[in-house]
Amino acid sequence: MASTRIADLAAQIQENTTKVDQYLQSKNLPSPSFHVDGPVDFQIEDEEIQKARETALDSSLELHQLLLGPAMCLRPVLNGVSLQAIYKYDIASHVPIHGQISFADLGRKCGMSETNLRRIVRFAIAYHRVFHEPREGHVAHSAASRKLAEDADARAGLGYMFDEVWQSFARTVEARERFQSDEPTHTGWSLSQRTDRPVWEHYAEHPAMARRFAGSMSAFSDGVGLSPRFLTEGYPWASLGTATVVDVGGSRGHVALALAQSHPHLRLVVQDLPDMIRGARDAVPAALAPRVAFMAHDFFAPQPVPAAAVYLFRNIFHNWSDAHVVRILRATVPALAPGARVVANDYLIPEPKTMAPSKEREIRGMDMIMLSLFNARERDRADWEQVFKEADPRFKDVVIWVPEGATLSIIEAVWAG
Ligand SMILES: C[S@@+](CC[C@H](N)C(=O)[O-])C[C@H]1O[C@@H](n2cnc3c(N)ncnc32)[C@H](O)[C@@H]1O
Repeated sequence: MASTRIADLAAQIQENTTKVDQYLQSKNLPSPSFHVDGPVDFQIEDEEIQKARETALDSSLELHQLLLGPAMCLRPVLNGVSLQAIYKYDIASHVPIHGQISFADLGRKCGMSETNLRRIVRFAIAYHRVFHEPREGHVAHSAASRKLAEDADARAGLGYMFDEVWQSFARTVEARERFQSDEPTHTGWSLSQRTDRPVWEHYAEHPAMARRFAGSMSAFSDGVGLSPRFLTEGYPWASLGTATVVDVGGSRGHVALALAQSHPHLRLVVQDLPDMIRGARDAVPAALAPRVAFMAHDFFAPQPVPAAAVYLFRNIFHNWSDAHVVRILRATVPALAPGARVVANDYLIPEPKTMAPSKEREIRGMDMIMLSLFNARERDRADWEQVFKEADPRFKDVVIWVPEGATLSIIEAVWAG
């Protein structure tokens, strides 16, 4: 009998899952589980095994969709109510880490009716493996809900995702229709937040939202492929010698700290809007403090730190339309000495079908988020070359690295002066 796609996929899943399993066993690492004491992340450090994991994931996704069939794929359940409520009522923090609590008691603690709490938690169990129900009517933690209870950044990430991002999706087509504009004040996010201010100005007036955003950035950096280590290890920092790196839009410095930690010859200046960086220096470990400075700076204004070796923009340009990226680059120009590098650490849109499906999904997912939040976009190779060229033809030699396993690429342009 001829082989079929579903049989091939099942075989790929078997083969690659076995590789992952054997690796984990050989390293005495825990097997994947949602048990409350189970691992929340894989600790696979071998590239081949990481690839095997991705192949198993991609194959199981395709197999799942084939077995669902086209009609069912047109009816996805895109419902964030349960996770949004878990964030809003801080449900995870009210469940004992190694115990159980009845729906009735948990409802009282969270200020929710027992009936609604039960349906919200049971949806989260069924769809997300957040919580579990060890005996009928009683809630306990899974590894996923425990992460929420114990990690403030994970909670921030959930809140941001459902209070802001998910809300914006629902209004994006309406915003396109209504405004017919690429300005950052004309987005699904603007409609859902009922504001005519851009995201970052709105955050300046809503510091709790700004802090939640910074926490979620930190949480998402933990994702496989998003670790700052791909930047700290994936770019030739050592070749710069003793040098200053300006982390423009560096939030509260989590990437700058990783760079300072792994490259003792680098001096870091973190720039961001005043509300974002207020108090950030207090969290810098004493050993790094002499090499990490913070500075309030609006990146649309002329860059105030002259002659740095690198001006780093991590996860910045994808928040802005081409016209605004060009403005930001031009504002950097007055500070650039010949040979200075502008380095973006951002997504690179792949040529269709050149990337593992799950990676491509991640990038295309982010591209759609950028549309809904900012009227911005992810870029392919030609787009990157184009924005640098348009900003100033003295940006030369655009080079792009895609570190193995990384979600973000490293895009470098050298200032010819
Ligand atoms: C997506 S976050 C990226 C943060 C950090 N670079 C990272 O990779 O996690 C974008 C950052 O740009 C900052 N930002 C937005 N508008 C800015 C402006 N006009 N000047 C300086 N920073 C700005 C935000 O406050 C935020 O910290």
